Amino acid sequence: MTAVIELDGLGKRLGGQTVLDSLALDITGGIFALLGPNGAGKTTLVSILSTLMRPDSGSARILGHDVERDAARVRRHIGTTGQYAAIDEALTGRENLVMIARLLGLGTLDARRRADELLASFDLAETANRPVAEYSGGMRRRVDLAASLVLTPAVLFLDEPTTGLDPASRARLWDAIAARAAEGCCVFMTTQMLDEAEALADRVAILQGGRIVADGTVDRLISLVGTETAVLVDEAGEVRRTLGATGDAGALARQLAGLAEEDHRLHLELRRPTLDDAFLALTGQPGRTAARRDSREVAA
Ligand SMILES: Nc1ncnc2c1ncn2[C@@H]1O[C@H](COP(=O)(O)OP(=O)(O)OP(=O)(O)O)[C@@H](O)[C@H]1O
Repeated sequence: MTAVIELDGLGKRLGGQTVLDSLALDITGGIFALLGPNGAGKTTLVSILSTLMRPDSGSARILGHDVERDAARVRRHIGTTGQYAAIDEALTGRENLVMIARLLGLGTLDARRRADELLASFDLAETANRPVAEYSGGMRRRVDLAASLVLTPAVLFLDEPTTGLDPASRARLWDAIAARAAEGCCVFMTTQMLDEAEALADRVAILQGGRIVADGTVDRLISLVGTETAVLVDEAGEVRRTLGATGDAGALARQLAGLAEEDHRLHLELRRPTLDDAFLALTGQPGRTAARRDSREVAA
């Protein structure tokens, strides 16, 4: 399959330090999430891929077009937030989106229809007729995100798209991103939120110290740090016995058969390592999540 995004030995130094160290990557489609701690180089990579910054070494291609030599062609295929720095504060949210849609070639009626759809999906319908100058920071951010989705580009770059959004707006944006991907748009997003990567991404890579330290599906990354463990927990969810890895059914059966009578009231839980565990193991730093995932539970 032809790569939509291809990195080959891509390097970048900033402020005397190596920020991106000879990165190689092929992305063929779907939603790709780049995870990494603060300062890992995520924004730098997105800036290079969206032609806002030049690499120092190596190359990057979008749909076969080199981001340095064919920057104009690359720009025709990509969407990115912040690209409409021209959002006019004096115009209303609706007027801005209609204007951008018209600039992108939509007819008047289609532009209005698209603006209204986006205003509704970003919960801006009620404030659509107020000037952007009166919007809060979160509302401006949502207008900017809506602007990046006026057309569905072949490749959409989203740099920490949900930072600063409330949970409802965040959920709406997740839906909007998934909808674009379902239409065939390749989404390259950065995030520090592990649950965001887990909810959305077909593939996740962890960037640290300028290098990709892990790359694959969420399940693959989790499998790098171990398998499910069976534990017995009490009513309060406290682990009272650790039975061992679920891969050894015989050993588990023997342990269950040997349980003391009073332990029969405990619950058997299968504890799967989470993406948090994988992130911690791979980067040495705890990841951030907005919500924690549940382990599967059955009664003992
Ligand atoms: N213009 C610049 N001059 C010097 N150093 C820079 C510049 N821009 C970024 N850096 C440094 O490069 C490194 C990577 O920054 P970058 O913004 O790409 O990281 P990030 O992974 O996006 O971080 P965050 O999650 O905090 O946004 C950081 O150490 C940062 O201080």
